[in-house]
Amino acid sequence: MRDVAIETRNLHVHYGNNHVIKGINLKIPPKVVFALMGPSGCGKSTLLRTFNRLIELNPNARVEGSVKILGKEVYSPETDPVELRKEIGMVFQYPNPFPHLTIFENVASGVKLNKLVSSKDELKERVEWALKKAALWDEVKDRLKDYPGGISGGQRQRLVIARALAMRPKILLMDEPTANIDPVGVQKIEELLFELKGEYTIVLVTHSPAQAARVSDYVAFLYLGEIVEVGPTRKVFENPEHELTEKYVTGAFG
Ligand SMILES: Nc1ncnc2c1ncn2[C@@H]1O[C@H](COP(=O)(O)OP(=O)(O)OP(=O)(O)O)[C@@H](O)[C@H]1O
Repeated sequence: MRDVAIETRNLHVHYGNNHVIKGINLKIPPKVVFALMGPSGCGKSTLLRTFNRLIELNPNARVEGSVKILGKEVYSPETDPVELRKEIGMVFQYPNPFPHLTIFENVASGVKLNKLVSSKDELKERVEWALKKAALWDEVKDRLKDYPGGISGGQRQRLVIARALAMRPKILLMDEPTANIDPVGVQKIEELLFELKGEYTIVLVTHSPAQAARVSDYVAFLYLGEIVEVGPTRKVFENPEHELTEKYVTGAFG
């Protein structure tokens, strides 16, 4: 079962009467960057939020079908969403470190809350490890007691990534993580994805075909709540099977 990290079967999501995910079957292999790309409103964020049950925060959302993560049925009554989310880190479009916590405390917070370490030294090691993994350590190691308001948007986003990595998740869900970041920051995060993918399964939502082409190993093209095409990124970009995919990846619409 380890050749598939995330699997959906006949997955549907409705918001009230609005049917936005329409029978999605997807297999995401482990330890790759898997991009969900498509135009605004096609259902990328909704699909991503079914993976960690964040979708349940919308009282009008209804999920049908199956999602399995690392072999576990996400919507089974036995699955505790809080436990599930410990294995699944999530990064959003707006970098959202806790403004009232220092850089150190931001990375340490989840580790402390979940009692993942047993001493202060271990906590320090874990924070340093996560900041290094997120390629941020060199930039903040002398500022660990500062608040994140003083660092750039790109650095704040890598801080959020460090906070997620400190929990040692197996999966990282990223919803347009570079949408609000300057070009240098975007490049750093894209390089980071490249570094991380050997160890984590990364699902990246992007409305940018160029970004999907640059960073992903596999890509699914969503349109109006359905998967038009899915496969190895090179194949989908260089030799798409569907005319709609070709139009999208060549920028004819978006
Ligand atoms: N909480 C909600 N209640 C009702 N409808 C919603 C809700 N969230 C999203 N939708 C609708 O569901 C559809 C899919 O939205 P979703 O945000 O998943 O798409 P997306 O592809 O991620 O779009 P974007 O790139 O603009 O973020 C859209 O028509 C949207 O208006």
